[in-house]
Amino acid sequence: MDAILVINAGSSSLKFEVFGIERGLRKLVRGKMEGIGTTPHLSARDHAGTTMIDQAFSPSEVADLTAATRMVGGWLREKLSGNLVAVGHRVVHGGPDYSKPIRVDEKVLADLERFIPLAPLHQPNNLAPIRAFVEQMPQIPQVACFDTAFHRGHSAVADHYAIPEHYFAEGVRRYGFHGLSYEYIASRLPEVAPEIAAGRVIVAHLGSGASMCALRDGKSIESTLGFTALDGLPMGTRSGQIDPGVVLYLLSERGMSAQQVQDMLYKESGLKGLSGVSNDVRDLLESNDPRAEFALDHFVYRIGLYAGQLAAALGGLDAFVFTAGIGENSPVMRARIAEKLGWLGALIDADANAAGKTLLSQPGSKPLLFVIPTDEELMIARHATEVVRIHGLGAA
Ligand SMILES: Nc1ncnc2c1ncn2[C@@H]1O[C@H](COP(=O)(O)OP(=O)(O)O)[C@@H](O)[C@H]1O
Ligand SMILES: CC(=O)OP(=O)(O)O
Ligand SMILES: [Mg+2]
Repeated sequence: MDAILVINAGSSSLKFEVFGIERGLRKLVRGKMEGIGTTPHLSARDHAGTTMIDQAFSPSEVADLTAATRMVGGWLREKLSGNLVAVGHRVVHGGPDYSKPIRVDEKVLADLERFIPLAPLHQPNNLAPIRAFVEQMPQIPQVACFDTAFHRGHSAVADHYAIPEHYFAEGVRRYGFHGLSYEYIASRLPEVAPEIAAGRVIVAHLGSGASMCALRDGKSIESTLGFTALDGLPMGTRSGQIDPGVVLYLLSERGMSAQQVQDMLYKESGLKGLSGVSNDVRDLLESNDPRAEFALDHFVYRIGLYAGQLAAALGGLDAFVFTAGIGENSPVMRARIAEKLGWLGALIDADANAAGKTLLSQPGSKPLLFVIPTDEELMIARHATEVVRIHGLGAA
């Protein structure tokens, strides 16, 4: 059977999924290498949920993403018999020119490396496995799928910063991220919620990285993320929106270097920075430290503020969709956020919320409230299959 491998590389983990191509895409294996460089651990399950591997490694065996890619690649080669026709990769930043999935060659790779400063937590890690696979298996197409691509239809008004115009042409513009997740949710809406699929919908992707997207007729018209994945909502360790004057002050008056400010905004801020307890919402919910509660209050407050902004961009709101780690798994956070949407007319159904039902709102609520689990890997597999088909490389 032809197969597609999907790689979603994060800051310290490498998630992977193998799909068989047989009358559509069939999930075969799902796994991850976590704790890269510190406490590496490889785990994977087959389509039935049976554990295929659950093994710890020493930090020297899996010191970085390239080593993790080699380890995962070797394990997959041993375990899988299918005919690999492509590898699909999540690449966070596509810049102004990459607006759809593309087969990666040396030129594309060199172009994408230019965006490393615009996504320092993600882009280097997205590109390392591509480079490793290009070297290990040059005959297999590597397909890059961009987090920015789904947002490229935004209006010029939405995507501009009010700075001298030439910067826009030079690529300083609002891109938006988590596009593979939003594209997947948009593809699910006609099945899950046909009554609002063509309407005005806010999707809240709340994971370690968090953003919200305004969908009209299934297309993105606005995102809380901008030039980089630092904008908008506070995240696990990222500040979210901040007055640029703060950055100028830290550089000019506090003598911090650009690198120190970057590290502070990307790695020491958000829920972690505010609480001093953890970047993980689960820890904050369990903590008795008042700063943990404060960080959650701030997170919920900002989600409410942005819901207002995005509802204004849409000219009203028909539905609000929760997704990603926090949105999919935390009834408590969903209830707190839904309360902030009360002024718009949202009414959450406590039982449906506790039970994790897809439709969370009471009858008569407008907007309707939903939880839809996201699937970035499936979206990437769909794109990779399409690219391979276009290139006539043998996939069904
Ligand atoms: N049951 C839960 N309750 C609250 N938060 C949760 C729960 N499960 C996961 N999370 C949150 O989800 C985050 C991870 O989300 P995920 O979408 O997997 O993010 P990423 O892909 O960016 O790593 C964790 O940091 C954690 O805060
Ligand atoms: C773009 C981004 O923030 O991604 P993640 O949520 O995976 O960190
Ligand atoms: Mg993610």
